[in-house]
Amino acid sequence: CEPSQRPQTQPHNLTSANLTRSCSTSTAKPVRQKRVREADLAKLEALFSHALYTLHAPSSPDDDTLLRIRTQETEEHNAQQWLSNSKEGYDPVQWNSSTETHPPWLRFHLGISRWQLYQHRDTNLPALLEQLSTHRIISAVQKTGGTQLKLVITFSNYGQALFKPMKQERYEETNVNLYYFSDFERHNAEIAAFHLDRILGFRRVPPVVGRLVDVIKEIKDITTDHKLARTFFNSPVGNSCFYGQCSYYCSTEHAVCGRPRAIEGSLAAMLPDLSLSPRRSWRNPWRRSYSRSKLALWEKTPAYCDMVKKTPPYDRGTRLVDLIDMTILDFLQSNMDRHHYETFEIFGNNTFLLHLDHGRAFGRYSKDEPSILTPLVQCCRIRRSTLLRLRLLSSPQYRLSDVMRASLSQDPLAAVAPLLTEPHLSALDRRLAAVLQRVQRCLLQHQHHHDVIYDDITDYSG
Ligand SMILES: Nc1ncnc2c1ncn2[C@@H]1O[C@H](COP(=O)(O)OP(=O)(O)OP(=O)(O)O)[C@@H](O)[C@H]1O
Ligand SMILES: [Mn+2]
Repeated sequence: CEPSQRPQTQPHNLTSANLTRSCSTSTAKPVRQKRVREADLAKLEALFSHALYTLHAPSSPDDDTLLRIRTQETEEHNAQQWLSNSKEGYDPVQWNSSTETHPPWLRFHLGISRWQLYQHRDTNLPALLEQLSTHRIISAVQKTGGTQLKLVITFSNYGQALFKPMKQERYEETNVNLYYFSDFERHNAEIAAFHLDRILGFRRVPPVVGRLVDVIKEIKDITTDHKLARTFFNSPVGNSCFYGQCSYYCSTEHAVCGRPRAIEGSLAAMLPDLSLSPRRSWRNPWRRSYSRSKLALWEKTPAYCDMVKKTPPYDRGTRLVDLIDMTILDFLQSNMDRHHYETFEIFGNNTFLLHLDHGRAFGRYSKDEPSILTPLVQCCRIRRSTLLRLRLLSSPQYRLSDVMRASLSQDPLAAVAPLLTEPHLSALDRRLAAVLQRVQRCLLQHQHHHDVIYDDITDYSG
């Protein structure tokens, strides 16, 4: 029985797993798929029950959170303010200072701490994802800044999300002649990055979920953004399209279109407003030159890390190993577009790095990009907790591709087609092996293990 050829009509439904299954009978197929899914889900569950995910959470004092609820005296005044500000389309506000009354997006904001955006097995997470993927949308406007089209969506319970529409089919690989800085953004990469970051145990990507959005009812009819409103049109086959205004790919030729009105997109939970929680943006010391001809200093200087290590804030605390964590996340998903990263200002230098903007990840599966690993190669430094989790994920028992497949199958858009095709999932395993090999080389090059491994879990003896 030979695998069938990829049909032209629905290529995104064809993963290699589906190809091998295409010979089975129509009744056997769903049963087998269900079993595969159940086995992968069991692996994911086992992974998240492992001590490496439950033991080492950095202990923070109770008040080491980004935001705090106001004291009793101001509460009354506050409630009045909420009521008087409520607008048409919004649900009446029914929450007070008690956490139980808070909508999921507010619980998410209140749960952000110095070291992570949400907790492992956070019970609010499923509720937040559910809200993002189903709640009534009352407004959609363009987010200014940035290079490509994206919208800020507002829900009737005052929650907000950053929406990136689908621009590329899942099976497509980025054209090799495109520079990374002009690559299209991919909604499924934003979703997959959230799942990968959580599986790696970082919890530094704001929760992201997929959703089918009605271009007319949920964007065109309700937008107050006049510049956006002017860009809607019907395509020759009658699909509803729009293109917005931005510095890259915002033209009729690059419009995003529904089928005929439903468009896939990623919705990322919005972080607290900058007026409440200012963020600091840091230039990545290993940022690319963003020029077609110039090399960056790190590309020409093998001892570049020695310089970085002496420069604040990389000279103390966990900043360097946090940057290495981000490097590993980026290498696994082949994201070259990490020019800056952000932190919450209130936490100073002693805090986690926000992992934002993964629209250009998962562009190619047939090729790895070794240069993304340069910080690890040049610094030979890694958190012990990260290394141990990577080793776990390289074992067949918890194989990264299997737990990613399971995790992504929980996204609503998995019902349309798998969020990552099988070649992308295999690439994750291949790249993970490359990271571990690189760490082994570092260990051989250094006399003491502690020169390479930063032990952030001294009480863990596994
Ligand atoms: N979940 C979020 N909540 C709030 N703000 C966000 C969130 N995600 C991203 N942002 C902010 O929005 C800005 C633009 O988002 P993003 O980087 O994803 O888009 P972009 O078009 O790729 O931008 P750029 O071209 O500047 O890289 C980011 O610099 C970040 O500060
Ligand atoms: Mn970007």
